[in-house]
Amino acid sequence: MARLIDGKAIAAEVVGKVKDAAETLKAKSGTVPGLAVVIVGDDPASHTYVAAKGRRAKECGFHSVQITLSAETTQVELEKVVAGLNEDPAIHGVLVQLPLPKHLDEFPVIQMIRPEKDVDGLSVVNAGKLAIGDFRTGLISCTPAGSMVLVRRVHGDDLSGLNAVVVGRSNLFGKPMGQLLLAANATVTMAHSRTADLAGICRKADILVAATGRAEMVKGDWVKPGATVIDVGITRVPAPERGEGKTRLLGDVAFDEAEKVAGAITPVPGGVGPMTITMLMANTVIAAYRASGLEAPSF
Ligand SMILES: Nc1nc(=O)c2c([nH]1)NC[C@@H]1CN(c3ccc(C(=O)N[C@@H](CCC(=O)O)C(=O)O)cc3)C=[N+]21
Repeated sequence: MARLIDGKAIAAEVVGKVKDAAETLKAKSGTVPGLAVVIVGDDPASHTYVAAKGRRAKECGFHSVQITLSAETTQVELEKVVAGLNEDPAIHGVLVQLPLPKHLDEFPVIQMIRPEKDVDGLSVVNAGKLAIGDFRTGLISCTPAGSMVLVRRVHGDDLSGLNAVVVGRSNLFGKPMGQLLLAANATVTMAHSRTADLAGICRKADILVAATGRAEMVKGDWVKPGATVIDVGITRVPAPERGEGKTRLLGDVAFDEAEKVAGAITPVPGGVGPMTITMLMANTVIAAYRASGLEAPSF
């Protein structure tokens, strides 16, 4: 049976380090890291995630601001809010919760966040810095950064000689994840929905990262015996066996099959998810160090 990679426990450790770093920063420069999360509309799942981000930020000793805008907010109004946060010296990190309501255009909103405050790492500037390996001034998207922390717990910092396969090629996750694995010396294959013999490609992976967006798509016999499996998927499905109206979360990996083959595997929930929020806190403290002219710690 595979070893479980306990994302919740590892996230708690990293949160401890972020909290310490925030205290050190305050002692050195008087700066308290500030995180602003902007949420538009009333999608309940988004509100749950944003509330969790706010709680974590307070736990880390941050100044935490949530800006809730109505579902009818216009593009111009939203951009004004982001422009204000760009200018606010108490705010070091700005996150606009995605997806936005359909009448709003995400791209210009994300791109107008000052790259130094783009704690989601989604701007073209930060994507480019990652691509050229500028870890000193760039900010890295939270889910891939958190997934790499989990990979490093299993394999250490140097992935030389290991084959990594990332299934999924989104700007949000797959592409930056591939870049991070490559920077750590893995041999990286980016697979996706149009890949021929996806199962065969996955079976070559020493590190298999699933971000397909399709629940339980990666089967047990796609996994190389002993491989490390990182499951980035979260799909909420009805779970009547738990009672009326109850739901549960599924990953992109068929967990029960894969855990019999893998060497180490992340569960869903309790794997990558908790790391995502944690790396948002890490990026915020990093941004605050840089804004104070201090060298930022790494997590
Ligand atoms: N600008 C932006 N940045 C984001 O990082 C972003 C976003 N928009 N929109 C939505 C997605 C989703 N996301 C998650 C964060 C934590 C968990 C998480 O902690 N999950 C728990 C379970 C939570 C539950 O039970 O629902 C777990 O996997 O153990 C999940 C999903 C961040 N996102």
